[in-house]
Amino acid sequence: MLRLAARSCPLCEVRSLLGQPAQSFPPFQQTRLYAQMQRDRAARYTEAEQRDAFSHLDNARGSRRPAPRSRPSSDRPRPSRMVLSETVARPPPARENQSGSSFSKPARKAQDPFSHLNTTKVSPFLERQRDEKSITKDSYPSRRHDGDRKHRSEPYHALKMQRALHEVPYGSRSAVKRKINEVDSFDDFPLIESVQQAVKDALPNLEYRNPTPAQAVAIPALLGLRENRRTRRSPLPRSALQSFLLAAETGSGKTLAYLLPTIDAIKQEEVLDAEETARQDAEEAADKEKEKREDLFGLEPPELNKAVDPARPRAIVLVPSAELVAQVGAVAKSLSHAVKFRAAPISAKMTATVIRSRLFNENGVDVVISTPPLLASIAASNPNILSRVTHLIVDEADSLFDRSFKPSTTEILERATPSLKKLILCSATIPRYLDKYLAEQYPDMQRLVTPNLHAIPRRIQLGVVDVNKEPYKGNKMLACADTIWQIGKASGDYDPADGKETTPTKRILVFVNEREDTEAVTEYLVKKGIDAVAFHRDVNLNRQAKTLATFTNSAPAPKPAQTHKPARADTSRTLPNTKVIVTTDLGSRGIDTVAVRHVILYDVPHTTIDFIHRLGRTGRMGRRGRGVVLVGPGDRADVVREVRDAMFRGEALI
Ligand SMILES: Nc1ncnc2c1ncn2[C@@H]1O[C@H](COP(=O)(O)OP(=O)(O)OP(=O)(O)O)[C@@H](O)[C@H]1O
Repeated sequence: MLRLAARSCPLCEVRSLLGQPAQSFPPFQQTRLYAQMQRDRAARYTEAEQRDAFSHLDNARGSRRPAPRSRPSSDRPRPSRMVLSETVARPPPARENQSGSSFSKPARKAQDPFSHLNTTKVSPFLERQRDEKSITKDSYPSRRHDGDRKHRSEPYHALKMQRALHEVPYGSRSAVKRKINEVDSFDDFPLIESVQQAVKDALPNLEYRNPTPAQAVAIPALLGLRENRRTRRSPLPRSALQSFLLAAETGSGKTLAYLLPTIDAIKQEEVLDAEETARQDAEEAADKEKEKREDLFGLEPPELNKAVDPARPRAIVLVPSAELVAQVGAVAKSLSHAVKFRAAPISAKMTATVIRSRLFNENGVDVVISTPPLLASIAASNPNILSRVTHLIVDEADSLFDRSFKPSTTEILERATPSLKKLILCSATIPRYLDKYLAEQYPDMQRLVTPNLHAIPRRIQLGVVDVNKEPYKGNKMLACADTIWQIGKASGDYDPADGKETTPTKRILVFVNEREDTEAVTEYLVKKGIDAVAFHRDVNLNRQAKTLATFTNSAPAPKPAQTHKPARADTSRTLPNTKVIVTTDLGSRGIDTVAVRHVILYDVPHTTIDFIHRLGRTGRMGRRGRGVVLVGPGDRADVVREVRDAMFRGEALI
């Protein structure tokens, strides 16, 4: 006990070591002894500190040791200098040279901690580590990884470091712009009559029905038109596989851009197939007649079952979530009123009976819309299902070729390849890993890229709330609630017809980085009198669909009691006419939240890709929108500043 007590105070420790009673040194001696004590302690600590600071490097090299937990800044070792010293001063030690599986500590202690100061080149190890990080995680690397001085003179320093988004040269952007300007209306496309009619059905109550840039670029190419749009389509050899990458900004109508030419092709194929079947039937009938004439006493052969295997679609649309299955399914359904075709949207949220009845419909199915894992598992037991597919569309391609979806996506692709004619990949963001992968796998892929790719439209404004300042003092939840109250209380639009302000329901999306935070933030907002709901994978399916429905159409929102439990506010003040969804990336991918005017980025997104998709939930199809990012302690304010600058200038976030 005595020793413990002595160790807790450096002065007592010194006194006990010297056998002196307490308070027996004059104050100036106490100070000198204490300083000496501190120096000794610092020398002892440095060794331990070095070991600790290096421990996460072991982790980066594949050791099973967990990464160190973050500590309060006061007792945090200075890891960045130590990390750089270790990795920059010499190449990473070859593991096979070490005796055990873990890193050899004596060798590390022998290193001069300041040797990195004379180094001007990034070690291959650090380069590799940075590349791996951008490929697998696509997150902003920390500042210490920026060994390349060249970047510092460039305007978007923080964004350049990320190196995730593929760059599109401005020269080719201008060329595409010229092409887009040549297309004035959907009538310019040689789509069949019924598909032209379907466009009008799919876009009702819209005065503006001209093709969007994404559609102007994609539809002619997918129809097989040559450069000159006036020429009729030139038929390609029926067996050749053509691949396309449609890269266009969020909310630019990519769904119709790929659905219209696909349905057009299906209908054309149908006509060709009908002609072929009629020819075969006629030939068979003639053969039968001939056999009958030759063999008068022969038995009638059994009637062949000509019923077509119903589950053999011609087109497959792959999307990353059940919500998107429903959304694309709804667009396909709206098109199918004028053009007769059958679409089967299937997702793991449906019962097996529903999936079976949709897929194995006795009248056949033309387009299947699904997530890759579900379709891959169905195809594993029914390989025939992909035997007639001519069009395979991979929407949100960067997600579907990312690690989690890639195995099932490529499995479907391989199974469908024998009959495949067109492979169409769509995305609003093209990370470098995808670009590289596609360049290797599909060197002839036709790239249909809109001029504003990777740029957040100027009609979306981005505001920044500094959470560190008064009155929030680092309290992000408070800042979030306050921002929502300010948006909610702001006056509505002036309606000249009514001669007064309109009070439409305001829909706000709040994005957090971690799923666990959705519930905590929602709970806090509800306590502050805000009608908020959490939206994540574990939420009840019915509630999920209802919640989302109020954000994806601009019709008046139902009363709160109809959509979810009434808010349990611990304040008598409640915010009227304002609905809030707190969500993660689940709500950011492809969901057509046309009714959303405000997006709050509760956390600074990990990547520019997330920035684009999250802010892309507002300001859709020419509408105006507003984003607010809450910058709290430890958040990358430099990234936010550069995103804001890029948005202001209308430049791509690369
Ligand atoms: N030519 C058009 N004119 C007017 N509105 C259109 C046109 N084409 C599509 N839209 C509408 O634009 C909205 C966005 O379309 P869509 O969901 O296809 O965008 P997207 O490019 O796929 O977006 P994201 O990248 O976020 O998935 C939809 O509500 C759709 O009805």
